[in-house]
Amino acid sequence: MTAPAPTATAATATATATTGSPVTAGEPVIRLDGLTKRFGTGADSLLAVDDVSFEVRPGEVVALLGLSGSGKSTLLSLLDGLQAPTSGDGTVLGTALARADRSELRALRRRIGFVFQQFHLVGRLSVLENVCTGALGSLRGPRLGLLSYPRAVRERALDGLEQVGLAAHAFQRADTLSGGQQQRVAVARALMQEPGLLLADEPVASLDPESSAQVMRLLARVAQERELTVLCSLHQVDLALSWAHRIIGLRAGRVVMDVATEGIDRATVMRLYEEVAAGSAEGVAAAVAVGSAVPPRPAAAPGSVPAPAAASAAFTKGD
Ligand SMILES: Nc1ncnc2c1ncn2[C@@H]1O[C@H](COP(=O)(O)OP(=O)(O)OP(=O)(O)O)[C@@H](O)[C@H]1O
Repeated sequence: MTAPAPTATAATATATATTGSPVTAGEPVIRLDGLTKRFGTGADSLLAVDDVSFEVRPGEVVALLGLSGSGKSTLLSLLDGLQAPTSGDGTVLGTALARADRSELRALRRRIGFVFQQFHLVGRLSVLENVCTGALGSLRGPRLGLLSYPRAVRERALDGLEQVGLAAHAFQRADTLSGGQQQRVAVARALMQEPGLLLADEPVASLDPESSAQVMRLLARVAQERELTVLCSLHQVDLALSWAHRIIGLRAGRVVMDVATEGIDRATVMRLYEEVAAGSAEGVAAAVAVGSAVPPRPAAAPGSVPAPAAASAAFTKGD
């Protein structure tokens, strides 16, 4: 199932940021303008994210592709306010990354759900309590034990587990679940934040193909149901083609591909991974450039599911 195009409702929704500017109707959720991150200084420094500019609109589901070391994780951590850009700027959910102070960045992180490759569940805690921890940002003081969470939070966490198909495992220790199940719990935990943006850093890298398809199908479904904007780094081109609206390809920290998935073929995307002779970034971009502009997607009619042929194959298996 390919995630349907962002809906008119999502595109016109108005959310108010707890800090920073309000996110107004139709505003991009992410707007990057020459965002750059350099590690180190002098001759040994490394340009991990190099002059990246793009926008992501409400409800868009975007896959971030690129070779290992191309800067995907660094870009995601910049968007989450975990690292400061070296130069350039970006606005995420109305917060300007380069100008925000620490409390504004903390507030931004509370509004961004983040799903990691390694799940980061607390293995000895129950599945339900792990999901409840997703609400910690909105609660005062530490919590110890499931019953220390307000009833409303516990109920919402159980609903979340229902959504990811794991309510029957609510009281099991988290470390007794399979990897795929643990990642679905991690998604439920991220959704407890009621995020305005979901970032995922290679969420299926350590899963088998079937579990990977389940997790990606889940992300596509919650994105659709909640009209949630998703930016997810991946190494699996087929999964990206199957569920994302759009692919952004990085090479040596630069955006060298920005295409809508509809109508694009696998071979074109695979050019992102071809050997490119060492040379200028422009040379790299030229080698993989494919219609760099992403055409505006038409708003999907409610309930409509545009489904490129590639979409169904990866998601035919049941839970
Ligand atoms: N904290 C850091 N200090 C120095 N260099 C770093 C740091 N974090 C990342 N890098 C470097 O920045 C470059 C981009 O790394 P990054 O992890 O963002 O790539 P990636 O595309 O996510 O790779 P992968 O697909 O393997 O996860 C790499 O050369 C990496 O070694």
